Amino acid sequence: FRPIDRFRTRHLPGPPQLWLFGNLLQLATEGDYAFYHRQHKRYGSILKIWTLGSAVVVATPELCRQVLLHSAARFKIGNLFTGKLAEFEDAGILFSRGEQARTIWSAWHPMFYSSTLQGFTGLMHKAADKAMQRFAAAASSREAVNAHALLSQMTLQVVASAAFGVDISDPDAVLENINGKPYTVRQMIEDIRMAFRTVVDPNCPYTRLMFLVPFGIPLWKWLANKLPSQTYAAAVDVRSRLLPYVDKLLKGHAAALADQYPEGTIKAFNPAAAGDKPVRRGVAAGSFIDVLVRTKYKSSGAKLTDIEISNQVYGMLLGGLETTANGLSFTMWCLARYPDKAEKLAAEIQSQPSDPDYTAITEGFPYTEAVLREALRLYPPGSAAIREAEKDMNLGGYKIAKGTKLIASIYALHHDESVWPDAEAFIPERHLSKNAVGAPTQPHAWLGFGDGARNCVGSRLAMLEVKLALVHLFRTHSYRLTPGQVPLKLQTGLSLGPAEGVWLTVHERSQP
Ligand code: HEM
Repeated sequence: FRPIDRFRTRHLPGPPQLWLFGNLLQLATEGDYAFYHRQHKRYGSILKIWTLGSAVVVATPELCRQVLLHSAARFKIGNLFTGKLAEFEDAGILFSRGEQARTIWSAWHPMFYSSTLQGFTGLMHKAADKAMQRFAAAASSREAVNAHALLSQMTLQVVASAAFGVDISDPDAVLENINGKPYTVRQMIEDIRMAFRTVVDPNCPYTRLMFLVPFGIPLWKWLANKLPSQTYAAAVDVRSRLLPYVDKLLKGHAAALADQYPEGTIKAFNPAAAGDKPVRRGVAAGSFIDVLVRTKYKSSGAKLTDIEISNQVYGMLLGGLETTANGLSFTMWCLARYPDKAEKLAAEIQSQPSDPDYTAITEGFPYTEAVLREALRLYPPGSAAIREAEKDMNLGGYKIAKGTKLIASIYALHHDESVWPDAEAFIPERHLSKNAVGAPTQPHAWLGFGDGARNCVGSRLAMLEVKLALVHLFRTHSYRLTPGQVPLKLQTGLSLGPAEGVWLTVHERSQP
């Protein structure tokens, strides 16, 4: 199967591949992050594996950079969906290329300009404060709480209010009725998480068949739809609730426009930008959709299609919720596990005013930022970054042919003892100075948000939100892990996350 693929990478070292399954079974049982890490220890910095076809995996700062800077395209991972759902999955930012990617980026980027983020800071304070109230309630009741669940409510609240102007701060609020049943915020969080996991699910037998025997894809799709596996049924099920909600957001936006503006004129919702001029920079609450509906292809002047727009709305909810909640939950786990570091963090936070503005957060709090970077080093929610070689290249002394799938194993790089001394230890100080104990031995060793043209578009929003959340959470309270969570059990999908949440007891800090 795929003999050309296998032939192309025949000269690279790598683990044995089963005839029919390649390394797919190991990847499915071990998780890609752990599998790549183990193989790198054995075969070195560059190796081949066989999963979605043949792929080359690298894990040194230099090779990762070469891979990520070399190409602006990811290889497309197929899916089992048919009809409108297939069209919908193909319209996402993640796997778009060429002009489609550039056009979609032009709609995403204004969300993350400094001027826009500055405008979001108030929303983030509000969401973090709400999260803090929930943690404080747990302190009073002395019950353990799942930080991952509480923080997911916060990250969804931030992205929904920032991008769409929708208030979903109450997890039990009913968003709409689907088939006569109330659809709540809590359920939507679960659905988004499941949607993330089921983009490509190696546990689904049809997905495995799709990768193993790609020329049979029409048959696998047909079978998956006629005799759905449990995971494929779940993938379709969550989308059957999420997509109508996305539609509702779009319709709500169109109705609001019709209400506020005379026919044919579209202006941003940003009240600060009121006036006759169209807004060019900066997006205020509720206006990601405005930017989307105004975005055009440069070459043809065509607008984004309805499906492209609706996928970006859905992508914003997915991107904004899952990776950030995972990153913040990992940080809480690390701080609860290493109380001396949590005390240092709290001291920094208490030394600053309680309501820091955008500039104070982004430019200040160096120890808080170091804590985040260290948590994202140990547990990177984006544990691998994928690309496709755009032309023939030389990688680590090997010739790599155009079209080869390339994987930068961020997790393996972040855990490499030759790059990060005492790699398994949580040492935030190593990010503060080049000469600090544990500082990386090579430049570009931290890849928490990827690199190159396809790095994380939301990284600045994520850093702002997560830093600000810690400022709220650690000023007045401290956190302890409940027993049985060391080591932390991990779960992979499109993003690395805690498998069973992060359970904490919450304690009021005695005032200094
Ligand atoms: C702590 C939080 C986050 C982490 C650790 C993270 C990590 C990553 C990583 C590693 C990548 C792949 C980069 C590459 O291939 O070089 C990525 C891509 C992406 N992220 Fe994030 N991310 C986070 C938060 C966010 C947020 C808040 C959003 C949006 C609101 C977002 C939206 C995206 C999008 C759309 C892409 C694909 C970009 C493209 O293909 O051009 N992420 N992220």
